[in-house]
Amino acid sequence: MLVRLCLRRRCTPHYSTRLIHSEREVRKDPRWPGYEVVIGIETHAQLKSRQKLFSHALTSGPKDTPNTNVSVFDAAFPGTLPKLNPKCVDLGLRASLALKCEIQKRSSFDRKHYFYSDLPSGFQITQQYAPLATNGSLEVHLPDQPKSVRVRIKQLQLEQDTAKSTFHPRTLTSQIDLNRAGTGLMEIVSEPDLRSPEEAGAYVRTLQAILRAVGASDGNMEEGSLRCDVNVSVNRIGEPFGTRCEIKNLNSVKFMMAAITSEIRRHIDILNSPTPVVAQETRGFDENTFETFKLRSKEDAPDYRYMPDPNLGTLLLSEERIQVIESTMPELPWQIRQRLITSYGLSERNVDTLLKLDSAKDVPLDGDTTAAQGPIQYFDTLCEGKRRDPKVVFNWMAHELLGQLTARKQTFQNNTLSTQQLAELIDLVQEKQLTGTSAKYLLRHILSNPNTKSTREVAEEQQLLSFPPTSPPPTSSTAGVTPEAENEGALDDVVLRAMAAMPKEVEALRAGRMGVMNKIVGWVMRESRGRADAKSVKEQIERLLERR
Ligand SMILES: Nc1ncnc2c1ncn2[C@@H]1O[C@H](COP(=O)(O)OP(=O)(O)OP(=O)(O)O)[C@@H](O)[C@H]1O
Ligand SMILES: [Mg+2]
Ligand SMILES: [Mg+2]
Repeated sequence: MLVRLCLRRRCTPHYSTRLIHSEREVRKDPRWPGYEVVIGIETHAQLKSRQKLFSHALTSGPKDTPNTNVSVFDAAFPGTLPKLNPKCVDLGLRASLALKCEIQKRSSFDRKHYFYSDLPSGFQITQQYAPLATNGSLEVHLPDQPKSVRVRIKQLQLEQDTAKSTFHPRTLTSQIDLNRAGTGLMEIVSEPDLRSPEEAGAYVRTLQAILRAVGASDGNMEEGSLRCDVNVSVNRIGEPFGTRCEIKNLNSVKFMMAAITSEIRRHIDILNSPTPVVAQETRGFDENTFETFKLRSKEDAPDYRYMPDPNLGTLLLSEERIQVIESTMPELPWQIRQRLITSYGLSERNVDTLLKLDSAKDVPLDGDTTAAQGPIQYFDTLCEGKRRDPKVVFNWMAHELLGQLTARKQTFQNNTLSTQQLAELIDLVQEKQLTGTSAKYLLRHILSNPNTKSTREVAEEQQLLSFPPTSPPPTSSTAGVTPEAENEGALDDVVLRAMAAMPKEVEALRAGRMGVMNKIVGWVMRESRGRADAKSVKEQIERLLERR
């Protein structure tokens, strides 16, 4: 075992710290002129599995009563053995494929030893030496930046989560909740390819969206199912990478970006000082001062005494198993992005809006993504190929529908408006049978009174169908005419009434003072409750003036 250990230690890959600096593309930042910031992130994401990694106990949520989902193995009773949960492996594989990693057909588990009250067995089972997947990549898009940043993924490994300890300073006691002990996690380690707090934030958001899209994790930072350790170093431009400091356990993108900014400033202050030597440290982030603080230096770093777990064999993966997973992968956010831009001509900004909505959709446990009908599918259905103008569809969906939902404190997941109903509403507006104002009212009405009726039916019930855009010469009688002609007659009628009600304004118009036109149009719009088309009303007034 010793021999194996030594060999493995030597095999651990090195980072590109030794890259000759001229090979590196430097992204300059006016906030710290002359310096280059280098960031690498270790992300711990909870696997969206019903059961834990090595036991039958259920994975807990934040609302579960403490110490209720604990098997004897999770509590480290002597003689209990781990049994690898295949669902967790499948979820790890989904994430690995989405991150374009090379899946390792042979991987194994190691024990990482340390003593702390939240670790009942005194070691954590992880994949230190032979991880599940290696050498992946993730394209990160930053708003308002034309070029994306490619972040290499060094490895993805499966590991256990620890229990949760809560310290009470008043009584100087700690409470331990074993619900989390043994929950399946994946650690996703990036190469040091990020160059600013914003890039780091965008990386975590992109990763979060991808993990959610494939159902591997719900990536909820507030609830602790996605946590980051951030490594930051600073060097003078043209020089090799600086010494990294690792900031542990960041659980919000905002705090992560603040922690990086504070750390960059600290490194630069040291580099500008008479003793410009940054010490390698593990640091924490103080959410009150928005500054990082020292937890331990490299010299104090624990020796984890890694060893292969003797109770777990090699994890062997067949090509068939990988192919089955591959065949059930949904379209990934970056693939959706490309498709929406190239086939619908949407802007990056509009695509971002749809992708953000999509990443918030609820994916069921254990990664079954087939059931979830997300906003992208909703958008695709509305466009019907390109039968409807994608930009018009986007506007109705992202601005009007979402705006209404937000006003009701709802999300897209609460949407009761079917694609047929919204499609018909868009068509009625395009055909000028509904004015924009009436359509918005109708949308609000259907959302308040969810039903399965067609939009035209509800529009008729609510008397919202428009007066026609153009009008024939006035008729003496409307008896026996079609509904359209009746509408046309109705528009003439309102316009005539408006002119009769405002003789002074009509005189002004005849005298060429066109400024009063809006007053008459406004009267007609009010009288028709927004159903008339303002341009048609204006044209109709002009026609009637000419005739008299
Ligand atoms: N010079 C550097 N500047 C910033 N980040 C770096 C630098 N060199 C390496 N990194 C990043 O540090 C991280 C190292 O993570 P890794 O899991 O391999 O090791 P570790 O932090 O030593 O171990 P542990 O998992 O126990 O925390 C990676 O994300 C890598 O990109
Ligand atoms: Mg790590
Ligand atoms: Mg680390």
